[in-house]
Amino acid sequence: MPKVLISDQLSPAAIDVFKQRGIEAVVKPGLTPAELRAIIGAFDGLAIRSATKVTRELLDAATNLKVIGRAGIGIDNVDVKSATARGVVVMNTPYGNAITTAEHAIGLMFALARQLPEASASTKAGKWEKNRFMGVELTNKTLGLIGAGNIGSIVADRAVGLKMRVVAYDPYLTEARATVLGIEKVELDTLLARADFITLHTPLTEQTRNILSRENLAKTKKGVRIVNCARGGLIDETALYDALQSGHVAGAALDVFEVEPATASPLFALENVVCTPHLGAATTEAQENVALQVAEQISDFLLTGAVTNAVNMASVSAEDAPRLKPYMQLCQLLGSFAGQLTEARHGVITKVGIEYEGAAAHLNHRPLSAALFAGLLAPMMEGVNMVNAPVFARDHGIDMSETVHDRDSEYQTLVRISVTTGDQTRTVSGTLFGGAKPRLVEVKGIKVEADFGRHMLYVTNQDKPGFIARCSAILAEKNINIATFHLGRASEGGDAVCLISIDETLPEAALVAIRALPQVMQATQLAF
Ligand SMILES: NC(=O)C1=CN([C@@H]2O[C@H](COP(=O)(O)OP(=O)(O)OC[C@H]3O[C@@H](n4cnc5c(N)ncnc54)[C@H](O)[C@@H]3O)[C@@H](O)[C@H]2O)C=CC1
Ligand SMILES: O=C(O)CCC(=O)C(=O)O
Repeated sequence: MPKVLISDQLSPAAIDVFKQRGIEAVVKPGLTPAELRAIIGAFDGLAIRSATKVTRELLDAATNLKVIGRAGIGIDNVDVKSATARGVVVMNTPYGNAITTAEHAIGLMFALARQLPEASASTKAGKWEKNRFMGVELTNKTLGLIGAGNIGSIVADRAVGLKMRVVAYDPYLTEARATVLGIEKVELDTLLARADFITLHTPLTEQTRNILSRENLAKTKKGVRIVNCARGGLIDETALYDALQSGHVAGAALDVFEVEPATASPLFALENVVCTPHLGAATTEAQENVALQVAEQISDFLLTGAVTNAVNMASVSAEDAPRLKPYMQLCQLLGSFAGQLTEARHGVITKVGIEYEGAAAHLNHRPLSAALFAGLLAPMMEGVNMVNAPVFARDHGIDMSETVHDRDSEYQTLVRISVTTGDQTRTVSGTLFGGAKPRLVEVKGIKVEADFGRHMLYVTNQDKPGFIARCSAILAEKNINIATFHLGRASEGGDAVCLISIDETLPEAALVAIRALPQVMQATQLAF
């Protein structure tokens, strides 16, 4: 039974899902990094929110971990690069808390416009300071949206409903989408110059870090009010403090901070600053949504191989997973076959071409190619799987191309792989016999039909009399039983390939003897 650790405060809805799906869920929020490292090795899955920091050190100890599920959107608390290198899938739940977070941003905008927290504190303190809290209306004001993705779009929709004018800066926002949202796409400088309120809804990346820098804050309209419900680090907090002190910025509402938990900050002393402790996603509805979603996604992956909302791997729907399974097996075996034949003396792999024909052409081929790379690279690298193989391939400068043929195929389905090392290109093709059983159908352009056996001998030879008898004799001498023996040749008396499935590993001496046969050019032992 797969085991999942829930290491942050997650709605109990997640535990119910795991139980129903037959997965053991252990709930241990609030562990120290050392405590987490001590137990993580026992788990196949890890469900987190933002408190757990998934570092390289934690991943080093996570020897069984296959999947990390973030009940939420931001995955900046996960070292995704290290997770990918270790073959661990990282998933998030991109939509479950979007409405809630957008509502928090709108709420903070009202709080700023009417100084609600200060007014509340003053009234509760027995003061009746009716003249102190003069606010501003939102109607007809310009809202500058930095980032118009899931949350930004919802904020835009609500703001349009409030009769605000919305301008948005988002390099990936199309004009067509802006029109649908009823907003105006602008450059950042225009937004800074025009906005009465600015709200941030981008992830924290190298491009967005300090997007409201000292320089950009100086470009804003005097009296602007700023809301940040996305990530600390998007605003230069020191520059913001100065701009608030000078009165250039009239107010700021911050749900997120450069350092969290934020228990001390000069900003806390300012009256025109409203703060919440990263509450953007904190509603019962959102927490139930993300908990259910993350538990379903982790369960699907561990039980069926379905991949949803992964940030480091191609998606495979629950419906597609069983359909893709035999194809992924075929691709992994073809890759493994080619990988085992790629000898170091031929140089490193520089190019891999993958062709899909027949039924395979109509499938989601990204996971198939990932499985193929996992098989191809496994003989050369440790710890390779479908998650990290495409990244390893890219990091090693392997040029990959995929061709999908929309033509009648001789086979119901066909996958062909060409691997180039130095100036040599080797091809190998396979099909699914009966739609389920992987079978080799071509090697180096020579037709040869063979199932993948656990132990195999691959021989290239000259099509001359005597080879079969001598080769069989060597195997018999070592008491090695032959399961299947398949031959193919380019032409009569020309190049030939021979695939022998044997019941156990061939001793090195027998391999040397086969290589010494006059007809033999190459003999390699393969294991699947
Ligand atoms: N305070 C909280 O509790 C919560 C915070 N968040 C945070 O909110 C942020 C936004 O989340 P979503 O809308 O779901 O993400 P999203 O990925 O749907 O949208 C992000 C948008 O930012 C845009 N973007 C990327 N680089 C940009 C740049 N350099 N300049 C301007 N725009 C850029 C993207 O094109 C995209 O449209 C994330 O950082 C997420 O972690 C999300 C949920 C809760
Ligand atoms: O889990 C939380 O409370 C934080 C949510 C968040 O920041 C996110 O989903 O990106």
